[in-house]
Amino acid sequence: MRYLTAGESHGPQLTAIIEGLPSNVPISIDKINEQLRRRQKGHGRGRRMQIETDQVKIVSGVRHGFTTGAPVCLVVENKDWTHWQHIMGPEPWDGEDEVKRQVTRPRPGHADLNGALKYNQQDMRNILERSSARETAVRVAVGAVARQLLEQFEIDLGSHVKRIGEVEAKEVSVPLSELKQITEDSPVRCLDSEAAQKMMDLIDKAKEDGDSLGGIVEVIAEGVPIGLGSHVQWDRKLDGRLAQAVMSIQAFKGVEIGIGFEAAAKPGSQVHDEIIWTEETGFSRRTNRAGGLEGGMTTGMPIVVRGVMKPIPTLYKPLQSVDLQTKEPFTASIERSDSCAVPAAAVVVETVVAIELARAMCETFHSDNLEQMKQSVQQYKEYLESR
Ligand SMILES: Cc1cc2nc3c(=O)[nH]c(=O)nc-3n(C[C@H](O)[C@H](O)[C@H](O)COP(=O)(O)O)c2cc1C
Ligand SMILES: C=C(O[C@@H]1CC(C(=O)O)=C[C@@H](OP(=O)(O)O)[C@H]1O)C(=O)O
Repeated sequence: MRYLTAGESHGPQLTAIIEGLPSNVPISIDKINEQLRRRQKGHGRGRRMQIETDQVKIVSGVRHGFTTGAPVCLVVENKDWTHWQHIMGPEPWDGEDEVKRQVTRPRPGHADLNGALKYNQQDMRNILERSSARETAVRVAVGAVARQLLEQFEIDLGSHVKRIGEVEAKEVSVPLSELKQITEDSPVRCLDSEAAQKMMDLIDKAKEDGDSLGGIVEVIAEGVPIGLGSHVQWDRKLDGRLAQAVMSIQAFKGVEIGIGFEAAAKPGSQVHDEIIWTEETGFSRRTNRAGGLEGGMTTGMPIVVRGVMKPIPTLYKPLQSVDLQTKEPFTASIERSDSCAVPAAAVVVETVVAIELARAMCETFHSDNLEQMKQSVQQYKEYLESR
């Protein structure tokens, strides 16, 4: 299973094509729209989210509610397009004020300058439109399809925000169903209600100051069988693939699996998970510091992945920059912007983890059609029970 996305932030639509999904997977459009709605929420989002009400259109690969095995094409329209048609259309420019409308002041921390130099662009709009995290809307639609495949195998995911700026949530351990309930009710997707209030206050303060904030999100996936991924080749290691997937999200600068960076400061006896075996559960672990992955393969324990998001680059109190054309120092251009998108990004991290797990499931088991995939998973589970 693989996918690609296309589309600009202020173009007519975002598009994704998913190829390699088994046939006969039930697909609910409502379930996709529910994930799109989740991604739009969160304290700290800018005015763009008031314009958009993201809804998916499935234009191929699903018929009468089931995948057919053909590529699935998903579309999410940009409502904001109506305000940008003239600027973003594919027709040759007919305005006299072309130069005035060009974006020439690169924002530190965004893709503007590197993209303009690499692609030989005078107008950085040709870079910022595609580098924008608007792309994550259609990625979340892809993830919502992947989740519906995972659901068939009782694999479930949830996420929570662990940090925004200097405010860190205290460690709370709750079952996945409860975690999902609490985070859906929290405007910052945080399990610790005291910290959540502090996070919101901090976001309001940053916004007032024309500044921005980043943070840390954690994703947990349960029900994943032992042995997805492989130790035999670098690009088949599932921990590596998950790290790449998380780092591919706009503004993500770090990834941890399990206890992650904490492991560097501890002796092995306090890091590795002791192996146990019982008649009912088979092979298992006493702890899950490895976050469900060893040797590039799943251990059968919950997958725990954390991602670090840097603060949003567009600042209402902009940093200094240099004009691309005149080379004069300026403060960077101000595009309408979020001040903190960590709660929304938590849904995107869930998404990319779901996609990687669905891909690994399709690679490990027969995946032409759902019926054979289920048989293949069942046989594997019976084999594991016999070990
Ligand atoms: C959900 C989400 C929303 C974002 N919103 C904004 C935004 O409003 N303004 C902005 O400058 N960057 C925003 N970003 C981050 C930029 O897209 C990102 O920093 C930029 O593409 C440069 O890529 P890099 O930070 O990965 O190097 C957002 C990221 C995510 C995940
Ligand atoms: C549109 C989304 O996020 C956008 C991501 C983004 C960026 O530079 O990454 C810049 C902003 O775009 P705009 O300038 O249109 O307000 C955000 O709103 C979205 O998440 O759907």
